[in-house]
Amino acid sequence: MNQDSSPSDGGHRCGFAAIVGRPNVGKSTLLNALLRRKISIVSHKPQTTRHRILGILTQPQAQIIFVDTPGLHAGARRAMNRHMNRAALTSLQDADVNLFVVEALRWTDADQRVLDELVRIGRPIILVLSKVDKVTPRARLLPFIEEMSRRAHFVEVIPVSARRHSNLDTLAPLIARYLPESPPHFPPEQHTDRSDEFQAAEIVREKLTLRLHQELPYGITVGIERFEEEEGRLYINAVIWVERSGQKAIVIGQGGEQLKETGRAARLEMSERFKRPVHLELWVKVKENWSDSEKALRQLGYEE
Ligand SMILES: Nc1nc2c(ncn2[C@@H]2O[C@H](COP(=O)(O)OP(=O)(O)OP(=O)(O)O)[C@@H](O)[C@H]2O)c(=O)[nH]1
Repeated sequence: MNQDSSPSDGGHRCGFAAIVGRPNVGKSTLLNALLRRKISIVSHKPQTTRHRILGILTQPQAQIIFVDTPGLHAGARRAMNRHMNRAALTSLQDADVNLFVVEALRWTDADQRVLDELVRIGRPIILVLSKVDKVTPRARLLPFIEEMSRRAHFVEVIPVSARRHSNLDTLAPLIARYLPESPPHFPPEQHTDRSDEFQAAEIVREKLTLRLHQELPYGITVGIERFEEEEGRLYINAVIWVERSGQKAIVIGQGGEQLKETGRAARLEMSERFKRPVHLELWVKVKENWSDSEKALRQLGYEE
């Protein structure tokens, strides 16, 4: 881990950068844009990201291993939220540098709580102002940046728009300056440490989230029961777990239409991601109050 937070030039660098911020500030979109591929699922609903996800960016002079943290939750009563908080805090402590993502011109109590945590942890913090495409004229950012600089010491401040890919080429080398000198940890062709099964489950969850919008039951998760290749074709069976039978009806939809469309969209993306034809079967099953129960969480793979 890099004990020296001052940047310097030199040999190849490699280390961990955690992406942190309150829910919905654009962390997953930023990670995907930096890596120029979809690693983490994105939706307009807060709390989409549940897992610690590594995205790996390999450049000639540096390899940056990104950790996409679930948003920190206040008053973590449910087991799921407690799990998410633990995962987020571990990511921050283990990082060489923390990217604190704040939506440009929006400062809330939730942002302050994340900042308090970051300051307490004491790793170097890069302030990333997200969604600047929404700010016109750009000069409105200046007083906001000044205000932010009074709140804490940031080693760098950088405005970006993940949606327009603006300033991302500047961000990567900035991050690299705060990583220790080290050879790469991963081969250059590897972009994530997540298994294909995990990615398949995330794709199903994303398609459901996009289709169901506000109707999406919070307690929903996807498990992969079969992931096999036969004669160049992938056979994937996935179970969508819901908490109550009423939610099952929502996920399936009238005449099964909702589930059919979810499956179709997921299958298309999987074929593209895994570069071969995919045969996908989806089931919806009820597991009562799973997100409240530590045991059920472990069964579904949420314990690390
Ligand atoms: N205009 C604009 N919208 C953005 C940008 N980046 C993200 N968004 C939108 O903001 C919303 C939240 O984005 P996410 O990337 O899922 O946010 P997150 O911080 O990972 O959210 P959690 O998973 O809840 O922690 C989505 O609707 C995105 O499309 C951006 O650069 N510009």
